Amino acid sequence: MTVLGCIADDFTGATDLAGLLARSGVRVSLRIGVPDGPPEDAAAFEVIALKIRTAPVEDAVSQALAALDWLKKAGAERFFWKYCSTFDSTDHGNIGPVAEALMDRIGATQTIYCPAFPENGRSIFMGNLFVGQQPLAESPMKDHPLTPMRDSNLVRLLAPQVKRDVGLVDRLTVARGADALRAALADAPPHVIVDAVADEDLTTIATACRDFGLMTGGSAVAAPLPDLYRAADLIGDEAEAPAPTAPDAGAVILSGSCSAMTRKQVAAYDGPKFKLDPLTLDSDGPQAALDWLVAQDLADAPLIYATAEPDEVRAAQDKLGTAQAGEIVEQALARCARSARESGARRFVVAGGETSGAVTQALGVARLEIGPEIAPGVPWCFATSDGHDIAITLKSGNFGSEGFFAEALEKL
Ligand SMILES: Nc1ncnc2c1ncn2[C@@H]1O[C@H](COP(=O)(O)OP(=O)(O)O)[C@@H](O)[C@H]1O
Ligand SMILES: O=C(O)[C@@H](O)C(=O)COP(=O)(O)O
Repeated sequence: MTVLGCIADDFTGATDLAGLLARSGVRVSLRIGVPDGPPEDAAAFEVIALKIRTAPVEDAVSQALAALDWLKKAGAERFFWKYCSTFDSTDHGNIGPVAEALMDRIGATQTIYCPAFPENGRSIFMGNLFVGQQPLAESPMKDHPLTPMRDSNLVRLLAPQVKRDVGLVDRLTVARGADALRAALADAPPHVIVDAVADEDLTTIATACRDFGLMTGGSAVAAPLPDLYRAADLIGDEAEAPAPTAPDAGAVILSGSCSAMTRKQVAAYDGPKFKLDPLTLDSDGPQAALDWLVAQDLADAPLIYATAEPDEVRAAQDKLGTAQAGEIVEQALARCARSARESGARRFVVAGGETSGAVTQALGVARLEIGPEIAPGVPWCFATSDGHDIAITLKSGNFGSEGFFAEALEKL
């Protein structure tokens, strides 16, 4: 039976959350989209990956509510709403409207918001979110194409997204421990931003909010929950993860992320590489890439990437339109994923949130079991694709170190 039901607003974010929950040894199951049928073989920790970060608000809310209803049927009474550790959203949503709709549906009168992820450099102090040493609005997130973050203050960012009041419990209170935090929450409004600068703060927050009907945040504030549930006998041995067997076969790396960290990872990769150009794809299609791929030895883990510097991306977007350029690249990488599988690839390394959506869809992956973590927030996952056991990892644009691709392959 499911103890914690989680809803993530994108695919890489979902594997990030699932990976952090799985650190404590519990079985975590990730579903791509709301499953059609009733819950079967539900794990103690279920994560539903949606693609609603930038969807119209009504769509995002209705998909999140459908996910909630499915998780309730799986037995969950506690829920977690996962969004980006950089609070990617606009004045309209979707962080606030989804949280408010989930609260209303489960009858929760208060929830907390904590996107802090200290291991990946995201911290919150006095309600202000930092990315490394930079305030959010001075970080590269200020130029995000869809959700440019131009304010660093989470109270101000959330307020226009919700109907009810927003408050803050700051680090000075969190540092005094779970009882002090509980007392502060008792006097706080329905939506509460909670500061956290270190993992100990996250444990304090998870302890104080363990029995909330709904918690919201990045992945890191959920990470202490399995151990807290174990200590409270809310989960038993059946929640432990079975030892997964990694398929031992060829690998392919597919990168459609143009984030700063992915650009370094592509540059640092020593194996065979093929660069996709959106303009060539538009005129000639992906055949050249498919021909190159089929000639590769999958034991060498070939990399196909569209990853490019911002000026190249802009040039392609100016000629093709932003959505069309993205779509062409995603479809090409999706075709490459299928072709690699037909050639025997059983290990897939994918970089980029949207790219991960396109590749998992092309591979027909519906459910993932979570395996070993490669880097903070990036686990290997195990699934079946067209009847084959595969291992796949979905990397957020800004996660992982420069050697991520090689590290991922060494980890299995
Ligand atoms: N060279 C390029 N020119 C234009 N768009 C590109 C290029 N390379 C990738 N893209 C598109 O940019 C988007 C990157 O988003 P995503 O995969 O979510 O990465 P991230 O997680 O880093 O944001 C995708 O839609 C991808 O198809
Ligand atoms: O919380 C995070 O930072 C990640 O889990 C995440 O959601 C990143 O999104 P993308 O960079 O768009 O993959």
